[in-house]
Amino acid sequence: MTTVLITGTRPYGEGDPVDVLIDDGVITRIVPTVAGGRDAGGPDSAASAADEVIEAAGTVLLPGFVDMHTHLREPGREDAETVRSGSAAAARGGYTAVFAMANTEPVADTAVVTDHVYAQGQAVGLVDVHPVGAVTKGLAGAELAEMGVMAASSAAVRLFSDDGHCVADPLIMRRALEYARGLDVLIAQHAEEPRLTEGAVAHEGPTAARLGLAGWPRAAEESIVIRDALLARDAGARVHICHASTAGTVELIRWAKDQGIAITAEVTPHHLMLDDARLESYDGIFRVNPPLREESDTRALRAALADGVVDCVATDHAPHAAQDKCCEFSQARPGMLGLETALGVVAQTMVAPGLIDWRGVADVMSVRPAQITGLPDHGRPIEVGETANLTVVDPDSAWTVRGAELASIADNTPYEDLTLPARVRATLLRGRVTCVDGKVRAR
Ligand SMILES: NC(=O)N[C@@H](CC(=O)O)C(=O)O
Ligand SMILES: [Zn+2]
Ligand SMILES: [Zn+2]
Repeated sequence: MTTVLITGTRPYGEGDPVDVLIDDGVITRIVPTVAGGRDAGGPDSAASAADEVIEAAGTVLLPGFVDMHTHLREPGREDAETVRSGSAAAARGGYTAVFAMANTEPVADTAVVTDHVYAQGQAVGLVDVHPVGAVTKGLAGAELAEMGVMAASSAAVRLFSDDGHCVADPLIMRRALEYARGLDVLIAQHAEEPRLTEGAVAHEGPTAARLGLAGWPRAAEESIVIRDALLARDAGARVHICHASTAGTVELIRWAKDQGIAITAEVTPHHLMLDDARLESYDGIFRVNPPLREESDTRALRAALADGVVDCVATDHAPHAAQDKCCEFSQARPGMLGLETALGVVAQTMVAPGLIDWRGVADVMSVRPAQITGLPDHGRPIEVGETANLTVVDPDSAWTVRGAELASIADNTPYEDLTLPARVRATLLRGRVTCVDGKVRAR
């Protein structure tokens, strides 16, 4: 049994500073911070009982972040990331739960693989690693994977996705949605009509035309978004759209929600901040699927996240080894790191311009993703009696991103040398401090 005391923090950045006492993984006391320091609290002071004190004046206390979309690369590409290194990145980024995508080698299309990833995550103990199961065998899009077996396994898989690939065949997608409804699990779609993206490496628009890069039209995404909304409607199923990247996708999701269709969507930090002007350098670091779009799309995505049409932020953390990124643009593997920079990017793109406040950050990075994925102990209110899955954020601590200093094995961050306005001070998983001031505490 350990007790941790966080002093001088403001839950959601609201009200007067409080001291939060955590005992055996549960929030047991929230009391106003006494001016002049905790010693002024007298013999009854919570500090006198705490095993560890995190001095957190000036910070914002949020529920631990939940990432619906992470690539941990284990098994198969441990030269880019492992469950251990990715868990460290997650803890440093303020995450208490991540969903590890199924496009590993071998693919997570059986309970053997999903249970392995789950057990590794538990053994590391820095963040709850929930394996995502594949929708189709080998991500090949032809035959459904044994979703029911994975759902009933010890990892209790509740999110299924062929991410990296689209479930392109409408009949397979329809069956998958019907099956998912019966199992009460969620399908997350990587919306990309493959016939429209053959050879595509960049957003189809003036920049790609000028640079001579093969274009990926917005319609490749949007046509699948609306198709899957209609399939979900008819199946009475839920569907989740991965990495929404266009203004048109926002309008289609808005329409579908207005119809009462059970559709949800995520946006990545990089699609909120970056546009295809970055491609001028031909630096493979900026290659990602779906591609960086235009400034008008980033603006629409920010507005949609603020008004709730897009439900949440998901990192699509996609580590790649140096040799897979430092090469000709069209040969570079798509994907970027995201776990450690997500909070800073959201602070810059959403909080700084006043689109959302810190409660809004809690909603889009914790509460909504926990609801969508059905995690009972995450994204909970900061109240006495609740499980202490918490992130302490320093809202005024600018830092400069250096890929080499991140916990991931790979260093493919698109934010190299960029200064972000906010950072994570500490992360607590069920009351255990998993990271403080960037130092990860392995069990
Ligand atoms: N986003 C990417 O560009 N890449 C992802 C796959 C994916 O999310 O589609 C990856 O696994 O590297
Ligand atoms: Zn994807
Ligand atoms: Zn992905």
